[in-house]
Amino acid sequence: MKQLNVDVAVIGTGTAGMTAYRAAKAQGARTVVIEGAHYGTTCARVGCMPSKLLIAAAEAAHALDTSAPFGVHAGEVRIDGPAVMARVQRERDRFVGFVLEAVEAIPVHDRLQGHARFTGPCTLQVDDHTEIHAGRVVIATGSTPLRLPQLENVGPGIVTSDDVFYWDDLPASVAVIGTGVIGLELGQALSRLGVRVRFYARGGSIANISDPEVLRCAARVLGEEVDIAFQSEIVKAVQDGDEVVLHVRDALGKESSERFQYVLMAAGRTPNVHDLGLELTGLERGADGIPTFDARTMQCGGSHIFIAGDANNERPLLHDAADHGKIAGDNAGRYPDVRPGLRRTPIAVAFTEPNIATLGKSYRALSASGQPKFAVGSVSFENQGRSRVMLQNKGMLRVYAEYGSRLFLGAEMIAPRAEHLAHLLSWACQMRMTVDQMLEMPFYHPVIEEGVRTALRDLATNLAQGESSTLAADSQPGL
Ligand SMILES: Cc1cc2nc3c(=O)[nH]c(=O)nc-3n(C[C@H](O)[C@H](O)[C@H](O)COP(=O)(O)OP(=O)(O)OC[C@H]3O[C@@H](n4cnc5c(N)ncnc54)[C@H](O)[C@@H]3O)c2cc1C
Ligand SMILES: NC(=O)c1ccc[n+]([C@@H]2O[C@H](COP(=O)([O-])OP(=O)(O)OC[C@H]3O[C@@H](n4cnc5c(N)ncnc54)[C@H](O)[C@@H]3O)[C@@H](O)[C@H]2O)c1
Repeated sequence: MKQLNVDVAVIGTGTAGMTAYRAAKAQGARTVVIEGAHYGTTCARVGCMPSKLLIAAAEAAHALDTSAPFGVHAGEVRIDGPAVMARVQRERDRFVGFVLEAVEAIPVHDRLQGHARFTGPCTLQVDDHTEIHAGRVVIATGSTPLRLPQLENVGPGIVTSDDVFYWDDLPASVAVIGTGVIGLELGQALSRLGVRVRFYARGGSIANISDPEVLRCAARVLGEEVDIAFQSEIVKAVQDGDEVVLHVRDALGKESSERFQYVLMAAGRTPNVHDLGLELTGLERGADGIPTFDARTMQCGGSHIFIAGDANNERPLLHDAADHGKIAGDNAGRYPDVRPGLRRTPIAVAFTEPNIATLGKSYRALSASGQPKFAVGSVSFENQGRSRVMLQNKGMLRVYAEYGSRLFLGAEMIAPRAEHLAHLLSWACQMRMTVDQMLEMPFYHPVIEEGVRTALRDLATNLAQGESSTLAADSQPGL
């Protein structure tokens, strides 16, 4: 077996791993990256980019479908499934191509292919060809779609988001298991592209909304467009020719079955930490198998091992994977001089329509026992001027602030173009602005941001009324 001695070994060439590699190299450390599967990153190959490409096609179809109230009639809409998927794949391959160019730029002797496993705290084995002695290790192994045991070994009709972007044509029907971000983004897009879609949700959650008012609004708004069976338990599935018969139990215990071309498992993702030999590292691990780590330094305990990106499940999002990777790579490179890196205000956007977004402190975190009471302001977009002009007047925004300091703390929303509102608000949050300072900022007319101003004015009024006026309902954590 080939032997290799390096300062830093990075496991995984996703966004976190590539960033960690560059950061460790910049510190002057002899660094290698190890990839067990394809180069190209989850984001570009089967994540952020292809999903947004599918959503873009769906938005085009939806614009035609909903143009009549403006007096604009598009005629008969025809969706060419193979053409939709061909564009998704063509553009996806372009994005993957840029990542592959970045991989090619890494010197060959710094790149290893094969599955890496710890054989001791400072040793890794890559397949059965190389043993690496590494002074420091960055685990950047990403995550994998969760597979429900009831849907194992059923047949080709059971798919995950890893499969969808390789379809040659749009299917006739899809059952989506889960109303998290992946399920909602893909399910709504497929539905807008003419696919018969039914969502099955285990409970009542929607994306990562924790505010009960926003959640209620989201369930209503999305439920007007797509078919969601909340409180459903997946019993089993049977492949029958080209279709899957899905058996589901509802909240009353009644079992029913329905046929679909595909069943899309979108029930969450599992960090790839279970086949790494972590038991040989001596690291303390949580119930989920993830090593205990410091989210400011990415260091696992006081050790020479760092963990970044989806693998640590802290915030499994692209920009956080890049931030994690930078911090982990910097620290692995300069170890033992470990320093806290830049962490930004949390922000998450689900590209459903309306968009769903959360930022800063969540309603659930603010409502946790022992936390001080907080003030809430809200706005409905139903009568918001610009949203109504565009016939996108659906959704609501709730904003949170601290009594006394009047600091803006966070927000949750389902709102038209919430991707932009969430950025505006997360910048204010990171700048530690008070609600009054935010209201001193310019608001153009007529824009959706005027809705943000309405919510902030409501928040200012509620702050002025003081803690005693906090409603009991506002102190309940979300579902
Ligand atoms: C459908 C979908 C849509 C998404 N949309 C968005 C979005 O719009 N915005 C957003 O912010 N985020 C989005 N995400 C999340 C985002 O893609 C991830 O958070 C991000 O890509 C994680 O990067 P990573 O580097 O941690 O992991 P990855 O890019 O998955 O990289 C991990 C790498 O490690 C390799 N590996 C694993 N184990 C080993 C081993 N033992 N040895 C060697 N190599 C190994 C894997 O093969 C892989 O190449 C989406 C995800 C999905 C699935
Ligand atoms: N726009 C974005 O930023 C974006 C898009 C896609 C994915 N992502 C990232 O990927 C992560 C994973 O997304 P996801 O949608 O797979 O996970 P998720 O955690 O967001 O949602 C999982 C859903 O599956 C449901 N579920 C779990 N177990 C179930 C079961 N046994 N039966 C039925 N339903 C079940 C949950 O109740 C939830 O609705 C997200 O947390 C996010 O970080 C981000």
